[in-house]
Amino acid sequence: MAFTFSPSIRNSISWPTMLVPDMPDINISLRNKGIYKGKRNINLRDLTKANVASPSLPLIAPPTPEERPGITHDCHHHHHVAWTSIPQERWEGELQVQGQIPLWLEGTYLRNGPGMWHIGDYNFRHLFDGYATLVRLGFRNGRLVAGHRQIESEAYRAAKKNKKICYREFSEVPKAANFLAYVGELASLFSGASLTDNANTGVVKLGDGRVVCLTETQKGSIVIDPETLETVGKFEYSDSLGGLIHSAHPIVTDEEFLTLLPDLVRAGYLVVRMEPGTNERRVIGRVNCRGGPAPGWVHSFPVTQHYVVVPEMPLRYCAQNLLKAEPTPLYKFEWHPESRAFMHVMCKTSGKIVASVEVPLFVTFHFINAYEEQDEDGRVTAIIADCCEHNSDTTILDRLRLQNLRSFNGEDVLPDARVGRFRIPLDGSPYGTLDAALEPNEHGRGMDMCSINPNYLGKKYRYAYACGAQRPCNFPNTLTKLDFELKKAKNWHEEGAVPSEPFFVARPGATEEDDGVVISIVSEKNGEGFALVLDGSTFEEIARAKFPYGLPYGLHGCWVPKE
Ligand SMILES: CC(=O)/C=C/C=C(C)/C=C/C1=C(C)CCCC1(C)C
Ligand SMILES: CC(/C=C/C=O)=C\C=C\C=O
Ligand SMILES: [Fe+2]
Repeated sequence: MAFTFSPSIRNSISWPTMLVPDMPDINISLRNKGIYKGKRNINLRDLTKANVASPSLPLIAPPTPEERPGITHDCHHHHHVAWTSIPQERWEGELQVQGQIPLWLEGTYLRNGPGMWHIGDYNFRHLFDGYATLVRLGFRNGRLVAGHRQIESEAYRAAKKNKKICYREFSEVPKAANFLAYVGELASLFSGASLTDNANTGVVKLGDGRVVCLTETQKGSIVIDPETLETVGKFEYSDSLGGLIHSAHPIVTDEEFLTLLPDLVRAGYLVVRMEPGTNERRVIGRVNCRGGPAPGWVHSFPVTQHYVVVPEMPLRYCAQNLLKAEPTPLYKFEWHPESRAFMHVMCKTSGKIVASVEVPLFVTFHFINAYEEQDEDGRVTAIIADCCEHNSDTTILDRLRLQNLRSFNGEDVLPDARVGRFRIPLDGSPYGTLDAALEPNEHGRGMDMCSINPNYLGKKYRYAYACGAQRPCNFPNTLTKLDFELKKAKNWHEEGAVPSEPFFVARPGATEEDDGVVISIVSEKNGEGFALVLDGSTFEEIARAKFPYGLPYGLHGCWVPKE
């Protein structure tokens, strides 16, 4: 029989949904006890040994009543647990599984995201400002050991030590004590020293097995141990390409790591590649921007089998905004419709640009996938690239301010989004097209946080998984399976729940694209939270497992298969 929580812990699961006044620094560190260090294969027996007590206890105590989501500073509000800081630095324990986890699902799902949005009594402004919280779901023999841990970035450690923000986050800047200090700030901004290394966005497993957490700043690349979630250290790029920022979503396979380095001085992008086992990025080629004085924001980009697609979005980085101490409406960016929008296609091997077309204006964080369209003779005629597209409206950035997320009053305020499908012709014509890949009402006109079967990366594909909307809502609140062939979506929804990115894991040996499971972590309206496993094909629930505490929202995940 699988582990169960002791009665007191189980009873404590129905905590009220309230906010944390201040996160106590409870760091129950096993680091020096050598229990997990260096261990790759976690074994349930070892875990219980580590716990010393009985196997029916979690490995690290769940939050005590004081540590649980409690009263916030604006104490009349009970915020959704999705937007409430994680109540303690770390936890680990076995979860009781309802339903059946397939026995083939052996490995670790990791999810990264900004889970801590305050320091002392100062509350952060934006979802993307939070200090990184890693969550882990370890699947073995149908059982599930879960945990979370804060990433020990320099920015997080400095904030804890000094009880204030010390580095520039997405929207937050350290307060300069006086003008001279601000001048110092400016200097450190140019050198990049004041930028955050808070790796709160994604997590990837490199071909050589190293697991790296990432954000938009290059210095925010941090190696972690997927078993213990311990911060191993900085991922240092050994090349001399320089630059301060990169795409938050590199394309990572067992063979390579591809990313884009925006060039803010000479508006453009370097397309770079890194081999497994190295820390050295090599330039494949360069794209010069066609519009605007600065490159468009490249949170992500797509690839096909032979090409890298470089999007040039009219939401562009803005050097002035980077220097400003006070937030601007679009943070570090600016919307330049007059600068127009472009898609560039670069050959992965030669670095040659094979197409550069103007496309309709667009706003996206996340590309879903791309592939090469072929005619009957097998000639590549166009590139098809799909993304979660916010109807070329930047309002979504503001909607992700914590105050907005926390103040849902039943009003339908989530801006419409769709699956935007670009067609980029390769016959030299100057324009590409952008249309909805399916009727957006299929998924409630909400669309973000996507995943695909990784075996279909860069290839013609039929299915994607993402978050859609069941309205009224202020944030995507459904898990949705998109079928691009039938142009249909199937939606999973529970009232008041906020599910994170549905992450697809293929069944080893599968031949069907949707043969696998979809993993998500759900934050519930009542302050609780659970891990959810859906069947990739039927999109029906096959298992869920409650956490002993509610979880904050998280962004992106990855799968580390059992060795
Ligand atoms: C979490 C997420 O999706 C995005 C996070 C973005 C961050 C942390 C952006 C940081 C930046 C700076 C601190 C200054 C330079 C520009 C920019 C990359 C936006
Ligand atoms: C959570 C999100 C957008 C939701 C809107 O519908 C975007 C996250 C971006 C960073 O990873
Ligand atoms: Fe992202």
